[in-house]
This record gives sequence, structure tokens and C-alpha cells, in this order.
Amino acid sequence: VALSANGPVTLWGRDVGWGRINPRLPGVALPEAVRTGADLRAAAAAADTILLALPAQLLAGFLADHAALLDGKRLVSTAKGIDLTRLTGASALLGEACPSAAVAVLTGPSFAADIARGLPTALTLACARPDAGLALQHALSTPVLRLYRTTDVTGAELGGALKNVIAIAAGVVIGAGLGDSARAAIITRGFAEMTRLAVRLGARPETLAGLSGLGDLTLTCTSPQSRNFRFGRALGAAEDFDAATTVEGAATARAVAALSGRLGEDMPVAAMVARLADGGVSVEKAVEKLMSRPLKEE
Ligand SMILES: NC(=O)c1ccc[n+]([C@@H]2O[C@H](COP(=O)([O-])OP(=O)(O)OC[C@H]3O[C@@H](n4cnc5c(N)ncnc54)[C@H](O)[C@@H]3O)[C@@H](O)[C@H]2O)c1
Ligand SMILES: O=P(O)(O)OC[C@H](O)CO
Repeated sequence: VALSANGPVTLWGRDVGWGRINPRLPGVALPEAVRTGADLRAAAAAADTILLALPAQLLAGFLADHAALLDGKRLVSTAKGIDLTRLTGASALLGEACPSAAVAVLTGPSFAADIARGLPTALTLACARPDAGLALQHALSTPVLRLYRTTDVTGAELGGALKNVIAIAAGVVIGAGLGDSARAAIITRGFAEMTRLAVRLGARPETLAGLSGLGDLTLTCTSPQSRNFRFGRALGAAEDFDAATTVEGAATARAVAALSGRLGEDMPVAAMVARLADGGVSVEKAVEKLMSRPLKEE
């Protein structure tokens, strides 16, 4: 919807039979410049830039089926997670499956419903190739969608993935009635964890402090529009949660636990989210464990 401000857009999906209004975006009709129902092969062949809006845990499966159609294109992933099997982000999966493609990630604080309504939004466009990054920044920015550019793909991608884990923790805090002060603590200590792991994996710290890290962390930890926050809130309140809803932070917390073990990095909040999401610890015990860790310098 947003990108059609810049020219024709083809929307491909397995389930676009809903016509011009997606029931998941009520009140937003697709502009005329958006064409749906296309054959993927023909749509991919005609495109030079392709946005892939797939959850992180499903991207590898999609690429196994369709990578040949995508190679050589400018590929932009919106996924915010770490693949649990390979312990990598979307850019590595895309780079491996499509070696001749220019790979980028589009990330930052942005609810689909806000963007579709044309509300002003600022995002990070990360691409290791400066020329392709500059071209994408200009091709994908609109009067209400402002893209900032970086070559730090690792930092941008990890910020977007790790904020979902911390958002679950923030939701747990609110759902369990632990208060706004505790939420501020979990956001801040969570941000320290995010930065530590990302820098260890090659990210620049300033990327984590930008839209893709701190910006998206702030949004996701404070808004009930966030699925990750709502999932955590349900966990904290011992309420049911719709298992069909995509909650990237749950699988990513498990991936972070595996990565932190491999790297010897202490990630106490992420480790606790992984255990909470798996039902391996009660909220009371998780809080007690986090609060009784040895006292240390900030
Ligand atoms: N929804 C948002 O507001 C938002 C905002 C920014 C980033 N993101 C990120 O974008 C990614 C996708 O999010 P979403 O909200 O669209 O997820 P979603 O799970 O709600 O939708 C994903 C869509 O992908 C389809 N899909 C899954 N596997 C497929 C396959 N093999 N072939 C074709 N289609 C397939 C599903 O049918 C579904 O329609 C996530 O990583 C998310 O964190 C989402
Ligand atoms: O609904 P969430 O928690 O997946 O968050 C959506 C976007 O990542 C917010 O930037």
C-alpha cells in the first residue's frame, strides 16, 4: 500500500483471494496501483526489487521452493527473527540461497496497520552494498515512509530480532502486574543484552541505538498492538493466546539461548523468555531468579 505511492506494485501471496481489502487490515483498500493474483514466476521475472514479508522461521522453507526465481534481484527482507535451525538472520539465508542477489533488510518501528493507514513512519534500510542500499533507500521511501540507510546489516537485523524477545519479557511484566518501573528495568537491561550480543556478532553499537534497535524496542515493549508484547502479557497473566499468531520472539529467544551458550555470552533476560515461552519456569520463579543474580556494575 505504501510503496504504490511510487508506482505500480505487484502483491503475491498464497491467500490473496480476499480482493481489495485484506481482512487483517480492515478499512484499508488496496490502491489501484497494487496488482494482486499474479503468478509468482511471472511477477518475480518482471520485478527488479522484491520485498519478502515472511516470518523468520518460514523463510528458509520459502527459499527452498523459490530461490531460483529470486536470484539476481534486489531482495529486501522484513523478517525480524533468528532462524532456529541455522542460528542466522534473513540476510544470511537470502545470501546463501541467492548468491547473485543484492540483499537488504527493512526494519525499524512499524506496525503494518500504521503504515497501511499512511501514518508517518521511519525505518532502517540495511544493505552491505552501498550502491544498492542507496538505490533502495530512494526507491522505497515515500512522503510518509522515511528510510534511513546503513551498511550494518548485522546490527539492523539483530536489533529487529532481539527486540521481539525483550518485548515478550515486557509483556510478561505487565501481564503479571509487576508495574511500569519493572518494565523500564527490563527494557533497559534487555537493551544491554541486545547490544552485547549484536556487537559480539559484528554489529556497530550505534546501529543498536537507532531505529532498528532502540526505536523498535521502545515501540514493541510499550504497545499492545505488538503481538510479541501481547503474547508476553498473556503469559504473565496466565491467559490463553492464539497459537496461530506469529510471535517471532518466542523462537528467537530459543535461538539466542543457543547462540549465547555457543559464544559464552550471558543473556539472562533472553534465557528466561525462552524458558517462559516453553513453560519451563513460572513467572514467579523467573522474577526471583532475575532479581537474585549477583550484584554488579551497570
Ligand atoms: N505485521 C507487522 O506489523 C510487521 C511489521 C514489521 C515487520 N514485521 C515482520 O515481518 C515478518 C512477517 O510478518 P507478518 O506480520 O506479515 O507475519 P504473518 O505470519 O502475519 O504473515 C506471514 C504471511 O506469510 C505467508 N507465508 C508463510 N509461509 C509462506 C510460504 N512458504 N509461501 C508463501 N506465503 C507464505 C503466510 O500465509 C502469511 O500470510 C515477521 O518477521 C515480522 O516480524 C511485521
Ligand atoms: O506485532 P509484532 O510484535 O510482531 O511487532 C511488529 C513490528 O515488528 C513492530 O515494529
